[in-house]
Formats: sequence, C-alpha cells, structure tokens
Amino acid sequence: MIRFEHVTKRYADGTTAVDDLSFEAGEGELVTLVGPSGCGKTTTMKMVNRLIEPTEGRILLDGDDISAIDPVQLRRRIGYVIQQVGLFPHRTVLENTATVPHLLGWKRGKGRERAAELLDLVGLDPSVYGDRYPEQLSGGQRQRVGVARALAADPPVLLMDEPFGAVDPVVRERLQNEFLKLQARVRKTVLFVTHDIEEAVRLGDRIAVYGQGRIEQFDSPATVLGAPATPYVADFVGADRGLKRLSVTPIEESDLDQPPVVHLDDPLTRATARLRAEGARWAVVLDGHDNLHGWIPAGDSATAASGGTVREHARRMEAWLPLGAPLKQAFSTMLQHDAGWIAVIDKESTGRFLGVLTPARLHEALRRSIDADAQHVPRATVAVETVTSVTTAAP
Ligand SMILES: Nc1ncnc2c1ncn2[C@@H]1O[C@H](COP(=O)(O)OP(=O)(O)OP(=O)(O)O)[C@@H](O)[C@H]1O
Repeated sequence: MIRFEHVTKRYADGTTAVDDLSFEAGEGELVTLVGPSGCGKTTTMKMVNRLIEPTEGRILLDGDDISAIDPVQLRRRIGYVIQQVGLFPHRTVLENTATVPHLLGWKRGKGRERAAELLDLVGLDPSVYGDRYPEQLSGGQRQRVGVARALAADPPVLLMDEPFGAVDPVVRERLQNEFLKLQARVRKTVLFVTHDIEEAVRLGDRIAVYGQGRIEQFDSPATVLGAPATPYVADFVGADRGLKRLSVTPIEESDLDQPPVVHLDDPLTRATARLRAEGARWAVVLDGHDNLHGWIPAGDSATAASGGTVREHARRMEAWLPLGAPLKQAFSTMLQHDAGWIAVIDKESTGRFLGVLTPARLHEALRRSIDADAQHVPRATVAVETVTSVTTAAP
C-alpha cells in the first residue's frame, strides 16, 4: 500500500535525514516507526504526503508513484494526525472535525453528519462536545478530535506523528487502547511515529526500528523483542525486553488448569461434599449455559447444612480475562484483585468458561514468554474489560 524504494533525503545543509530506505506497509497494516530523536522518523512520514520531497528513490501509494500525484489530491487520500493537534480555536469541535469534508466541497449538512458520526466513533458524544471550542476540552479529548478529523474524509492512509505524545501516561494508554479498537474497525494503513518502544510494541502490527536515518529492523513486535537483529536494536528495546514481551504474549489454552466446577442449581450439600471429598478449597460456579458465574468456597459443614442450592452461596468472580489476553494483563489483573487465580473465558468474551490461570501456571507462561526466541507470537488484539470494582477476592 505504501512502499518506500531506496528513498534518501538530504537537506540543503548536507544532513542526511533518511538514507536509502526501503520498506512497505501493507493495506490495513499499522506500522510504527520508532527510534531516538533526530533519526529521521518525521522526515520519513512527511515524504509520504509530500510535505518533504525525497532527494533520491521513490514512494508508491497503492502502486502509484506519489511524485506524479498533485500534492493536494494526494493529501485527500491521507489523514494526518500530529502532536500539536492544530485545531482551529475559533471553530467548534464539530466544525473542526468537518474541516476536510468542507474543503472537499461536501454539502454542509452531510459534512456535519459525518463529523458527528466520527466524534461518536472516537468516544466523544457529539451532542455534548460538538458545540464546544477546543479550549474547553482536555488534552486527551483534543487528540481524539484530531483523530476524528483525520478520518473524516475516510482516507485509506493515516499518518500519525507522535499523536499521543503530549498527554499524561494514563490518558495515553487509554487513547492507545481506543485507537486499537478503532483501527480494528476501520482498518486503515497507518504509519505511526513514536519514540516510545512500549507504544510501538503495543500498537504496531510491525515495527520499524530506526538507527541514524536507516531502519535497523523491520519485524513484528514479538520478534523485535525476542530476537533483536543488531546490538543497537537490543540496546534500544532495553534490557527488560523480556518483560515487554509479556504484553505481546497471549494466554494460551495450555496455560490453564481445570478446577472443580459446580453449577448454580446444584444442591449445596452435594456440591460441598464433593469439594471436600476432592480436597478442593473452592470451585468455579457456572450457569446453565456453562458460562462463568463466580466461585464458591468449600465452606464448613454448617454452611452446607443450611441447604438450598449453590446459587444462594456463589460469589461473583471479577478477576477474569478472555483467552488470548496478554500475560502482562493477566499478571496485573491478579495483582489488582489480590486474586489467587483468575478465570479465563473464551476469546470472544461470550462468557464460556475455559479454565483458570494460577500463579504457578502464570509463572510457567512468563518463563515461556521470556525464554522464547524468534518465535512469531501474534500481537494480542483482544481488548479486555478493565474490572474496576473488587467485590470478591478469590481464595
Ligand atoms: N529542514 C531541515 N534542514 C536540515 N536538517 C533537518 C531539517 N529537518 C530535519 N533535519 C534533520 O534531519 C534529521 C532527522 O530529523 P527528523 O525530524 O526526521 O527526526 P525524528 O526522528 O522525527 O526526530 P524527533 O523524534 O526528534 O522528532 C535530524 O538530524 C534533523 O536535525
């Protein structure tokens, strides 16, 4: 979709910002360009929308050499999001978002309708925020307007230059998650510049790690972390790359244990007698569709004697994740809930119970992740609900 062929950029003062660069971002792929300050990331990006012209080589967009495309026409096919969002201060959020449709000559009503749709898509209710002015928004909200505006004319390509660089780490993580969900829906071809390796790993289908003006490695996040191509890359991704790898290593079915399981309508006496006979201290409680409901302690004989069904004594299970969620999330969920185990449900999060992850099994999985070499571990794309309230700590 975007193809660089032996592209070099030398500025007038002799600085070679980009040196013989060749790589390709496929359709619907999100490629992060990461590297230290001054290594040529922004220059690479600005050559795609012809804000900067290459000295040598060529760039193809969908097979067309961009040097032959009128820059104005070209930029209509490319959304551009930058750190200083550049919203017009005297225009409302809705008007700002409708800027490109307006420039493209869309009818006012259609442009505004589209802008409202996009604000909704980036999580800003147009009826609440549409009539506000940029200064009445938080930094994170302004960035979202920037993303909505870039998507307004539905361009196939997005260029994003440190779009979340100016917001605090918490908001940044939220924007990253939202952007991943959005990208899963809109599937744009994205070049995303960042100097933060964590962000590059989190967002990128592939990462281009820049040295001075050159790409040192162009690979999946897991491969860059697991098998850095050069000492420079190893140094850049950091000594703790094993830990970073946890965010791209998913929970697998083989990581799960199968604890005793009881159902909501089971008589309590029978359920607890079984648990005691098996020497188990607790069981997972499922509903009639085998979906996760909660857990129940083995309890004492007094509780069992009180009669009734499991339903009256089951406790809700808040510490759960879908299969495929990153190990890092499993670890933090366990800590957050002070849980001795977490339940794992199906990938689609319909609630179907698959097993539990215990600290011992998590530890094995962490080892597997850290020890893994150049395995291609797919980036975990499952967005996991963040459970905020702890109503029950598992035993
Ligand atoms: N107009 C220019 N004239 C001369 N040199 C320039 C010009 N623009 C950029 N450079 C130089 O080219 C190199 C690459 O700059 P570029 O902005 O592409 O880097 P970057 O990786 O995006 O950096 P940062 O992360 O700090 O934004 C730097 O050494 C920079 O000083």
